[in-house]
Amino acid sequence: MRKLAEHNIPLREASITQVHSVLRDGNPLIVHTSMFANALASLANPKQQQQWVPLAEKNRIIGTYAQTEIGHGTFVRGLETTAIFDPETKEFVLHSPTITSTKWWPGGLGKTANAAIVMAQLYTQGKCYGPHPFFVQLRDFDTHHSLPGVILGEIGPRLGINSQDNGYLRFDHYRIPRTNMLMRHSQVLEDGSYVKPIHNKLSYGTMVWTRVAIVHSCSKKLACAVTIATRYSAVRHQSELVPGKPEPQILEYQTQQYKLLPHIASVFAILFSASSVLRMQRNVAASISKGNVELLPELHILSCAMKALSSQDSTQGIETCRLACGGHGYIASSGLPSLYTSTTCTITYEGENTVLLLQVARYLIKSYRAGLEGLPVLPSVMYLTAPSAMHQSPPLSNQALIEAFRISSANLVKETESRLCRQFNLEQNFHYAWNRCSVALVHCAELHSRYYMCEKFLSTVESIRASDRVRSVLQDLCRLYLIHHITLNQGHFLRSGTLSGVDLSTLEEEMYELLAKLRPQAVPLVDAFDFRDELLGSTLGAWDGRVYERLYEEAQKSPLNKTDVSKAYHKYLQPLMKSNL
Ligand SMILES: CC/C=C\C/C=C\C/C=C\C/C=C\CCC(=O)SCCNC(=O)CCNC(=O)[C@H](O)C(C)(C)COP(=O)(O)OP(=O)(O)OC[C@H]1O[C@@H](n2cnc3c(N)ncnc32)[C@H](O)[C@@H]1OP(=O)(O)O
Ligand SMILES: Cc1cc2nc3c(=O)[nH]c(=O)nc-3n(C[C@H](O)[C@H](O)[C@H](O)COP(=O)(O)OP(=O)(O)OC[C@H]3O[C@@H](n4cnc5c(N)ncnc54)[C@H](O)[C@@H]3O)c2cc1C
Repeated sequence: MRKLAEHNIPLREASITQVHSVLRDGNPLIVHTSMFANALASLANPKQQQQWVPLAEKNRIIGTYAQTEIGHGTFVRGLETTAIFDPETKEFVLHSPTITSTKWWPGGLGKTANAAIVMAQLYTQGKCYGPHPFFVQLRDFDTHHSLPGVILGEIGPRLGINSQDNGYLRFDHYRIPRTNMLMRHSQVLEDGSYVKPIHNKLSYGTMVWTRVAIVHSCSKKLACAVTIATRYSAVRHQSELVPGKPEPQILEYQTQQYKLLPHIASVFAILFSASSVLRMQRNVAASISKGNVELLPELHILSCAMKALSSQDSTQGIETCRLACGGHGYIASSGLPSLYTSTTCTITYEGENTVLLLQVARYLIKSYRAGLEGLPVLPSVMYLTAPSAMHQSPPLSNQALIEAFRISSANLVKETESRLCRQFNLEQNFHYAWNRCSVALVHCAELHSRYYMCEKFLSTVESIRASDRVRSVLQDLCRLYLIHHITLNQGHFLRSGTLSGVDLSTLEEEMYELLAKLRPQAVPLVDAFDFRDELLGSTLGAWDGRVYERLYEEAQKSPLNKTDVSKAYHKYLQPLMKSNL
């Protein structure tokens, strides 16, 4: 927090710095600096901001974002916590009517936070208006005791991020002033009348913002993992590549290059996509403040798509890096286990990936249908019904590969839409038909998202300002990324007729060439990510390559090494050894 203050970084931008990576097993303040700060910035009106933001900036108020309940995380409309307006006292009464309405999971809620943005079903004048955000004080600002009517606790150990106190929260008819409803977009007036927002999903804005932040942080996490695994692969010598010759660096093995280089490329693909979505988010935020919500659906869909793809890619990439380090990748001091556990949760939180991909698919199908009818569609999906441009680029050029992605994605959407129509004719119910097609729909969303990421990678590399040598390395990496994802999705390209079996073999050959060509660049590329050793926190990945010394030194810190004979020997082992069992 001192560093943020020193560098004048506003609270809500902390999550896109590396500040949170300093704590390896999660951070009790992350939701405060990200979601809570952003909710105040985007959902509170200016008067409310004046009241709470300075206190949050000074960490007098430490907040969390309390939306998920035991019974509902994905289906936000299904939340059960109620906020009923009492016109007599001009207060909202917050209540948790059932066990399933217990707020469950919010980061920092258990012990750290003294306030929260609580999402609750808003009732006024006898009518429910759906989930709305409220600023709620949970603990006394001086003693930190939970306030009467507020029941708080921590939910227990998790797969990872155990330095973060994920919590639970119940309300027992807990009263807050009317003015604690975050009123930037919708309001409840003193007489209880409801003023609706210009778009009914504006109250979901904090989730959209966080999804964008997650994309950025996924590229950082993956960058840490590839740095560790690549440096280690340059230090580690194992086996014989040529019988009788010295053991080579394991990075010489083609299989090792195949494990690492596509994920190094992926760091750039995710980072460039994150920058593009971030730019869009800033534009949309500026438009919203002028009352224009036209681009909000596009931002929602793009943030869902990129959050889903980047969390999946970075998690898989980190696991591959761990495996690429053999046994030493399994030791905590390698840094890889905690990178994995603190990244795999991004697949689930802020919208479970399948659910987000189905949001993307819904948009693709709607846009495809609108395009067929000649209705206007937003820029990112115009290609679904635009004429093919395959013939315009030299065969197997980067542009041709992007076109192949585009046409294959459009083709898959077209096929799936036909399947949806057939299923609808059988079921006579759109929702059942949708469910029966949902695996295919997720594939549509994945291919569309991959197309977007590939396109962003290529267009950024083509326009980047860099020396010829640096540009050339980035071009090779980008080419590797495109080919790698084409080989992983060959079926789609064959089905759409955009690439033949011969094309795929040619591309595969080129991929193997690229692995060899990029091998000498592997270490410089990860060095260029420029992580300090303290931040990487890895015995395998430190800059000086003293892997074995560091492993040995770290082992000395094990509590079991404080004494030669452990207490357990006297208590359990010795009796067992003498028992003749
Ligand atoms: C490595 C990590 C380190 C650091 C990361 C950095 C920062 C992160 C810091 C902290 C994060 C820590 C923890 C995470 C915290 C959380 O998890 S908070 C809880 C998050 N919860 C969710 O994400 C819930 C997911 N569910 C939803 O968002 C919604 O329920 C839904 C979108 C799935 C569905 O909503 P519904 O209201 O039911 O809508 P619908 O009927 O499906 O759709 C109706 C139309 O509305 C459009 N729409 C939906 N959402 C939005 C939106 N946000 N904006 C704009 N439009 C939206 C939808 O597209 C539909 O449009 P149509 O035109 O088709 O009608
Ligand atoms: C580490 C961590 C931190 C978190 N921090 C916070 C926080 O700070 N604040 C907060 O409010 N919440 C937080 N959460 C909660 C998180 O946002 C939810 O867990 C997440 O949104 C998923 O919802 P769920 O748990 O209800 O999963 P579920 O929706 O129950 O998912 C279970 C399965 O059902 C499937 N499924 C559900 N709906 C559909 C559908 N419509 N179509 C197809 N399949 C479906 C999913 O794909 C999944 O396979 C956190 C969670 C974790 C793990």
